Amino acid sequence: MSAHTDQDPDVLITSPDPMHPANHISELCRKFYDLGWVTGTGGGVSIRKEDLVYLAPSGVQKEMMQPEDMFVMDWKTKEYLRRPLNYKPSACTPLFLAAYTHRGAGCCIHTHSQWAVLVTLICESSPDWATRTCFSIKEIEQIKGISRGGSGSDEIAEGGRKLGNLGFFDTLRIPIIENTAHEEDLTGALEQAMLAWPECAAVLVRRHGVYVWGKDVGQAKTQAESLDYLFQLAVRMHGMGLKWT
Ligand SMILES: CSC[C@@H](O)[C@@H](O)C(=O)COP(=O)(O)O
Ligand SMILES: [Zn+2]
Repeated sequence: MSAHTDQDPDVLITSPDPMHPANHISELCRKFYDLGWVTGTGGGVSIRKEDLVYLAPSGVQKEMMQPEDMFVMDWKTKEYLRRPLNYKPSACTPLFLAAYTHRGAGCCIHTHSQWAVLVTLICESSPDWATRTCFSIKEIEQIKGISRGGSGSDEIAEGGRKLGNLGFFDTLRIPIIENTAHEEDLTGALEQAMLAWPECAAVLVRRHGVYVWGKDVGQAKTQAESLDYLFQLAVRMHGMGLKWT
């Protein structure tokens, strides 16, 4: 039995600490809304802290979310320790759990950024299967913001390089899976992509968005920012007739 089951469930989401996951998810969603990442109820964020997984409700205005709207799951038993009445947990839940299971992640971010969607559309038009199913880019400084596998060490080596991260001359590869009618039906393809591409820090979903994870919130957020930068750059390069690989 979980150590948390005898508690008042509201204890799990009540804290004055802005870094408490229930407060942090609400704050991140407001930031991501301003970036166009979680617009019109799409996209979302989940945090796993020790044996607790924090999840937002489904179909709500993500920028209006409050800590008391949060679902809390026991990571080991997968039981909900807190379920707000009148809400269902995010449809992204099994995809967030895949990042925790297969990458040991502590946070997973799903964006509906138009740059992510556009990159998948440009790749879709390629006659070459490898290019159609994987976004790859190299020799752009921002690639160094991405760790191998997404939740790698960000220990700093001499010279300021993050040890677990890609270097300027490495190729960043993000697999692209096809969209499905329902978010949860993406789970199998997302898991397969994570296993087939052990170095990938994210998975793009064609005509939909991207899932990005990190060992903690800071790493997931900075990687989502670096990737969005690279997607935007690639789209702009394409528009100018420049090749991004
Ligand atoms: C604009 S609706 C988008 C949803 O179907 C889904 O893609 C999504 O990202 C958010 O799902 P949700 O269940 O609201 O967390
Ligand atoms: Zn989505």
